[in-house]
Amino acid sequence: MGDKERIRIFDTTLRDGEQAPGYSMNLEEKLRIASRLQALGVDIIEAGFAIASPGDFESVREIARHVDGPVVASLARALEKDLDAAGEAVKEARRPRIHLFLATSDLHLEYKLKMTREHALEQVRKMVTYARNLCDDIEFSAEDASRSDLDYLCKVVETAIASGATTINLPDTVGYSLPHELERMVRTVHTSVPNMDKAILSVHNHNDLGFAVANSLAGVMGGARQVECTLCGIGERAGNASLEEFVMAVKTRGDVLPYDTGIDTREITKSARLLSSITGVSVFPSKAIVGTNAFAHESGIHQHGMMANAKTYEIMTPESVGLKKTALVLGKHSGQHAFVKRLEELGYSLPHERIPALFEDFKITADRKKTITDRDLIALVESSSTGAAEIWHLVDFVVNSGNMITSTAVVTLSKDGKKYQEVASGTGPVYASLRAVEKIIRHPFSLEDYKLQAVTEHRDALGEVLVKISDGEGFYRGRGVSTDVIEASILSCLAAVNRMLDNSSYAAGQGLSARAMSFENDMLSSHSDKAKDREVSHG
Ligand SMILES: CC(=O)SCCNC(=O)CCNC(=O)[C@H](O)C(C)(C)COP(=O)(O)OP(=O)(O)OC[C@H]1O[C@@H](n2cnc3c(N)ncnc32)[C@H](O)[C@@H]1OP(=O)(O)O
Ligand SMILES: CC(C)C(=O)C(=O)O
Ligand SMILES: [Mg+2]
Repeated sequence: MGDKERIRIFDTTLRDGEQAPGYSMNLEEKLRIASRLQALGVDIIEAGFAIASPGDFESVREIARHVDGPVVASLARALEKDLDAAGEAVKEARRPRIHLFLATSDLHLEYKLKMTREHALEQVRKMVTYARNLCDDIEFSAEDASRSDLDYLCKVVETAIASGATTINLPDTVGYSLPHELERMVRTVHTSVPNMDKAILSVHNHNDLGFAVANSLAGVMGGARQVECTLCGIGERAGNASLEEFVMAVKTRGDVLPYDTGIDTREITKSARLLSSITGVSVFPSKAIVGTNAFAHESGIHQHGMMANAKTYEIMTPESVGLKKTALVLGKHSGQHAFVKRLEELGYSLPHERIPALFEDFKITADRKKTITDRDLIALVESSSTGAAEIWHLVDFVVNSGNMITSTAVVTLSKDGKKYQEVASGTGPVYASLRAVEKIIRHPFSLEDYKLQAVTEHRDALGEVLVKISDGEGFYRGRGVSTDVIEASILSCLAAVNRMLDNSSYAAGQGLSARAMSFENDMLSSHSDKAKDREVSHG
């Protein structure tokens, strides 16, 4: 860190950030954010715009009283009443700052301020002098600097410094600059304003074209040593430069950016989460550094690479931003390496030969569900581990059901590579499906118990069906899991049926035709009281 130049971080989450619709915060919330910013290690907290409202004045004053470490600033127009309010609000801060601004572009001067260039220059001289009599630390911002005449801008900066400004900020107020243009503006001011050595140069970039962070880096290369930014990049319109992106860019690319920001980057995630919980605005999942996907990998190829060496797909460690670990999220793009690893983490070391079938089930489930949770995985493993021989397999099924018709099910099962299909009807789709199963296997059984429950949350939850069947000799349990409850029902029934057939050695040589013969008896409703319970425990 020794030979690295220090970049001051000026956080304006509580001022420019709050100017974005939907981000208003009350006093207590602002105090919580301010103390987070202090923990993060920012150099300056812009706490608000004191003249804007009594609430804003109060917030700036309370933050000034509470914050210990960072400078506390209030924004002010180049007007005495604004400067008085700002000076009053920050006066109890251990390190107070007044931040005044006046636009310098002809567009703003002519249409908004209705001032000539000369008039504005005089106003800068007067108001900076006035402010300096209220506070020793004065920042002057030339609003819309990036669209201002460069010679005029230099004159304004020189005047502001001569009048007592200690920081000069050159905002790209409407996010119009390209990085090379912004660097040129900053470099020109830095090298051609004669008294520039008496002030720190700062940049404040908006994100209208998505360049806010790139422009901030460009500003630093041009000579800026203060960067204005906000948590998660919130702010007017498309927002400001995001603090976490700028800071992590400097840290991660230290090989070519010889700077240090003084930010404790391990506090970043906590800070972004606090902002989100206070404002109720969630962070976009793909948001750099703090989005939920920023350190998550779903694709098999990436997961495999990550398992070999995290540097293959991560340029920063999750720990460096305060996250515990990278998330290897299982989904339809995942591969067997990550799948097996996750199962092992969940305590399953399965025999090698069981993996392909299980992985196939996982992929089918993943096609239906957005994400696969640990509970989904456990359900898949548990439902597949019958312990019994797998005699009958489900190939496909179709049900036709409604409250005005008798439900009908067409079920296709396979056994020893051959397919068998049957049609059955019943009072509901589950009943019809199980009857079709019974017709195919040609081994009567009664349904003794049926339980359906959701294993996981959300609309695409896995449904779990537990059944108990009897063939008059014993009871057999089965478990089936699927996002489709009919499928879960058939699977659970087959698990029980396979146990039943395994137990009765039925599998040996029952010559079924390609299309199974239909059953006449409704064995699903039959029941044997005397049946001996020979349940097979699953799992
Ligand atoms: C680029 C930026 O982010 S600048 C900061 C933007 N933030 C905000 O505006 C949020 C807080 N603002 C407010 O609460 C209000 O706008 C107030 C209290 C500051 C002013 O309210 P009002 O007096 O009702 O004025 P209003 O907002 O309608 O218009 C702005 C006035 O300030 C003047 N003005 C704008 N910038 C400046 C400046 N830097 N210095 C002096 N006067 C300025 C405008 O010319 C206009 O003056 P006018 O009333 O004489 O025509
Ligand atoms: C008040 C100034 C610094 C500002 O927010 C801008 O120009 O974007
Ligand atoms: Mg701004």
